[in-house]
Amino acid sequence: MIAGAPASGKGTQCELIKAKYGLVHISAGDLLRAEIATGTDNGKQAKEFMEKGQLVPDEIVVNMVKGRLLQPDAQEKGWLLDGYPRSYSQAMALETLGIRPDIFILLDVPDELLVERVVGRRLDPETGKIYHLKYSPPENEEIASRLTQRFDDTEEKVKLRLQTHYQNIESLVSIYEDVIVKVNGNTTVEGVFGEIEKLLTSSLDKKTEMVGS
Ligand SMILES: Nc1ncnc2c1ncn2[C@@H]1O[C@H](COP(=O)(O)OP(=O)(O)O)[C@@H](O)[C@H]1O
Repeated sequence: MIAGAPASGKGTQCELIKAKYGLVHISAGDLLRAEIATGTDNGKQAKEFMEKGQLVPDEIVVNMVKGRLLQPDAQEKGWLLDGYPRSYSQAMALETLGIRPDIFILLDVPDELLVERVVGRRLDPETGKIYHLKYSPPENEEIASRLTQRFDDTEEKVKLRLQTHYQNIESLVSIYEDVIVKVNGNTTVEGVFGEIEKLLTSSLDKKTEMVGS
C-alpha cells in the first residue's frame, strides 16, 4: 500500500514500482476517473465528491476496489494499492477479508510544496504518464501539446483534499503501525524510488524466508 497527501508522489512512484516488481497497480483515483469517463452512475456521484476534495462514499469505493483486488492477476502477481484505504472504514473492509499489506509506504512532503506540485501537474492521456511543467516537463512538443490537467488539480481544491487527507491518515497509521514506513518524498523521483526499493526488497526477502522456512 502507498499513501500520502495529494501530489506527494504516489502515482509517479507506482509507475516505477510496478515496472520493477510486476505488481498490479490499483489506484482508487484512477478507477474513479474511469467510472467518470465511462459515464456510469457511480462516476456521476463520485465526481460531486471529487470536485469538493471529499472522499467518495464507501458504498461506491469499497466494492470497486475490492472487486479489482480480488481479480486473479492481482492475487497471482501481488497488488500495489494506491489511494486506498483512505479511511478507517475502508481499512476495516479489507481487515474483515483478512487482506493486509506486506508494507504500507507513507510519502511525506511539506504542505507548501504540494500546492506547487498540484497546480503544475499534467497528464499524458495517451500514455498515462504524469508530468510537471517545471519539475518533470514533457520530452517534446508533441507530448506537451496533448497534456491534460485533472479537474481537481486547482489550488483551492488541493487545499480541501489536504484537509481530507489529514482528517483520515492518523486512523490508518494506527491500523497499519506494524507495517508502516514513512518515506521522505521531498527528494528526486529517483531518490524516493531508491528508498522504496530498499524497503520492498527487504520485505520480499522476509517473505521468501518465511515461505522457505
Ligand atoms: N479511497 C478513496 N476513497 C474515497 N475517495 C477517493 C479515494 N481515492 C480517491 N478518491 C477521490 O478521488 C480524488 C483523487 O484521488 P487521487 O487520484 O488518489 O489523487 P490524490 O492522491 O493526488 O489526491 C480524491 O480527492 C477523492 O475525492
